[in-house]
Amino acid sequence: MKMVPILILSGFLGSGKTTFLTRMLDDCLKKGIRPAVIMNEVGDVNLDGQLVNAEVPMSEMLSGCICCTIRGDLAMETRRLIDEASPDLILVEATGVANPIEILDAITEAAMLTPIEIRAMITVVDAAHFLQRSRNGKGKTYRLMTDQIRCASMLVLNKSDLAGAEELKEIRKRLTELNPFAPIVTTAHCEMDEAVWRRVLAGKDEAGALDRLLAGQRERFAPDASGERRCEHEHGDGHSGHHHSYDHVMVCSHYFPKPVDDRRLERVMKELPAGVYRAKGIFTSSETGERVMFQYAYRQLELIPIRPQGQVQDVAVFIGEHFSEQALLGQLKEAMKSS
Ligand SMILES: Nc1nc2c(ncn2[C@@H]2O[C@H](COP(=O)(O)OP(=O)(O)OP(=O)(O)O)[C@@H](O)[C@H]2O)c(=O)[nH]1
Repeated sequence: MKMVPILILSGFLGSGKTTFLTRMLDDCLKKGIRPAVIMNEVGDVNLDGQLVNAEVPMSEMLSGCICCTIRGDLAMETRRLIDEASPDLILVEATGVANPIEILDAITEAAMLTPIEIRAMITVVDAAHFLQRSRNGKGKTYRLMTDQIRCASMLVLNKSDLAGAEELKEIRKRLTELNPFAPIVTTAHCEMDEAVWRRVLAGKDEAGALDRLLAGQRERFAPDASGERRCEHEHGDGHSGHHHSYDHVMVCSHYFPKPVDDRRLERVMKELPAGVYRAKGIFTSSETGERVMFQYAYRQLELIPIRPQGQVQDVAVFIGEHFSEQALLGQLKEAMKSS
């Protein structure tokens, strides 16, 4: 039976996974390779899917994480993609808050039911954000970031345009301490040489980083003396029950009832509470009547004119921690009142 290779994209929120994905898809299509995509979002809308070439078969897994809450659907979605599109390669974009070990476990479970094999686990790192968190060195978000880095067969050190040469040196050193086996590719907007793309596609991994990950994972899957499969999941504060790696992350959405003034939206974005580290959305500009996608990650805002594929409502999604959802949505509604 032909095994379909799977490439998993991991990395914290806003690090550049979708940017990597769209570049990789373009590269595959140019080379005559037929890719398919599984996109996972913690929120109930998949805006990043709008950036994916309409030719590429895609499965959207929303409102949960494939590593835990909607893990059971992964095998079914993979099977469906293979049956309907017989792709040469499947790219899985995990949510930015997915626990990487559990993604591996989820895909291994799916592999018991579908002819797939993991070719690479690529973690995209936002240079400046990682440096800032690692200098502080604590907190759930930093721990999740380090787990994503440890659990990679390749590291893409992205957003190098937003860090200085000395900072990049410091980051590379920290990355190597966390994961000595994964090669590090430094990029801006995930741009890479042709030779690197070829290596990624071929799953070239001389230091055996993927084998090490899979060996650890086989151990987790091996039944113990009682015949039970060992459970590696984190459990919250001593109580039973699964503790999702994104328990501390909040997601809230706001549907825009009418067109939005671009400048007002920009102002709201500039004044977002510090706890909101990621926001994205689509709106209709009251100035031009055109649809616009916005992407906000760590104080950087990008507005991209877009022609949505299919029916997409005007919506904004905010992701972060320790912010008041009520206050944020109130502020947004107030600012939009006279748009
Ligand atoms: N300055 C800069 N911006 C970048 C770079 N790579 C990506 N971005 C921008 O950062 C934002 C987030 O990028 P995405 O590719 O959507 O990040 P992501 O990891 O898919 O985000 P989530 O899916 O929300 O976790 C977008 O506005 C990108 O255009 C980079 O190298 N430099």
